[in-house]
Amino acid sequence: MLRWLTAGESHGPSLVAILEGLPAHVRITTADISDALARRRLGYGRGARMKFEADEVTIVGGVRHGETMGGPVAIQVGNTEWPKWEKVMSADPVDPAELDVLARNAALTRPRPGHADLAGMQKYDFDEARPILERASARETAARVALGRVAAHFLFQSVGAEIVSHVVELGGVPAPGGSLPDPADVDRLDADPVRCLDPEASAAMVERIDQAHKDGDTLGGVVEVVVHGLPPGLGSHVHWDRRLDSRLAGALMGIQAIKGVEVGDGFATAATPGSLAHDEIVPTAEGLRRTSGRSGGTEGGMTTGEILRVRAAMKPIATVPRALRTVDVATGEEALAHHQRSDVCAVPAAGIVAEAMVALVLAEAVVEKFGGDSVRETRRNAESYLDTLRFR
Ligand SMILES: Cc1cc2nc3c(=O)[nH]c(=O)nc-3n(C[C@H](O)[C@H](O)[C@H](O)COP(=O)(O)O)c2cc1C
Ligand SMILES: C=C(O[C@@H]1CC(C(=O)O)=C[C@@H](OP(=O)(O)O)[C@H]1O)C(=O)O
Repeated sequence: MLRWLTAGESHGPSLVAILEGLPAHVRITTADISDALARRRLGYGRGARMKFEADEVTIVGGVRHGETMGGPVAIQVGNTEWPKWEKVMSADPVDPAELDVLARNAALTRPRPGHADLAGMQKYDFDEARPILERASARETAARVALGRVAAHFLFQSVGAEIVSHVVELGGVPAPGGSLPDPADVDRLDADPVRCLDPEASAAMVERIDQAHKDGDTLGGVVEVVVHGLPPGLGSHVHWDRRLDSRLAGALMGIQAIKGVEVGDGFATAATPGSLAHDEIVPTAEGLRRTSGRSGGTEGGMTTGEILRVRAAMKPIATVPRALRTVDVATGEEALAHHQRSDVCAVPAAGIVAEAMVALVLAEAVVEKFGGDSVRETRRNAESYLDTLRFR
């Protein structure tokens, strides 16, 4: 069983993350994790915070000399902004006189439509949004991306699977369909301002972000995660909560602002006759293969051994500069939602977070299917399974 948890607030001293259940000998270093976090900061349209804040990674447990030891892997991601927030976010009580003079401690009583503010204040009995937005914030995704990199290393080192994501739509601008990225495209994608494969679509997306910025507006979009090299048979058809597609959908929907998930051609297949909706099976020199990838690489809640392909739709950022109508809960009067700063668009970053979530789900499925207390054992078990497959 693979278990993982994150803790920490957006403006707290650090985020912490723990991953338990990985075999020993997964090769991973602080630099690998820092690299994953740097990729999450990329993307045209993100706010000022991405520029002046840095992610300070410390592996505090589970890894020795660049390899996991089999125990929980614990990672700390320090917020370099912490000194500015030390009083506002202090874990211990602070003299109210010291807080009253701090502008950044002003009570946030005008909840933002589209964010967690109002429902969170109601549920957790707070008069203002600070204690809610601190944990609802997608700052937390830095911790998931840190764990996702460890999971991705395990996937590659055990079964040879590799994950890549790209932006397929942004602010209503689609990328042309038909081409899927492979691992060799990662550097090119990371160098693109919106992580889109098509240069023309990328330029149009950047223009769309500039326009939204001018208009005081925000944007959403769609990311696609593609996984190469998975064996068939991860997940299971036997129970709903063991289905891999259900687990992937839950994990992707668990990312802040993701409002829709599609596996393969998902929604389009609903309007397609069966004769054109499925992936026919043919014998080839490499074994049984599919003539197309419409299913997105799962059937019956299991991987088919073909390319896995899932999409996640992100709604526009909730902190709209041309602020939306709300109510000041301190007075009951109509008001405009609070707005200090925010991203215009974080779709490229959401793709990196989606890669991490997919990596964690797949790592769990690999541990489940092949077990092993060392990567070598997991790999041996996977190879032996592949060798003995009756229908390849
Ligand atoms: C990478 C990333 C960055 C985000 N940046 C912002 C932001 O700057 N401002 C904002 O209001 N929402 C931002 N969001 C979205 C909010 O975190 C999200 O809307 C909020 O937590 C409410 O959750 P829900 O949208 O799932 O209902 C971001 C989301 C992601 C994935
Ligand atoms: C800090 C990150 O993203 C933040 C996610 C976020 C939100 O509401 O989700 C709001 C913004 O924070 P702030 O309101 O402090 O500017 C983003 O910068 C990050 O991704 O590391």
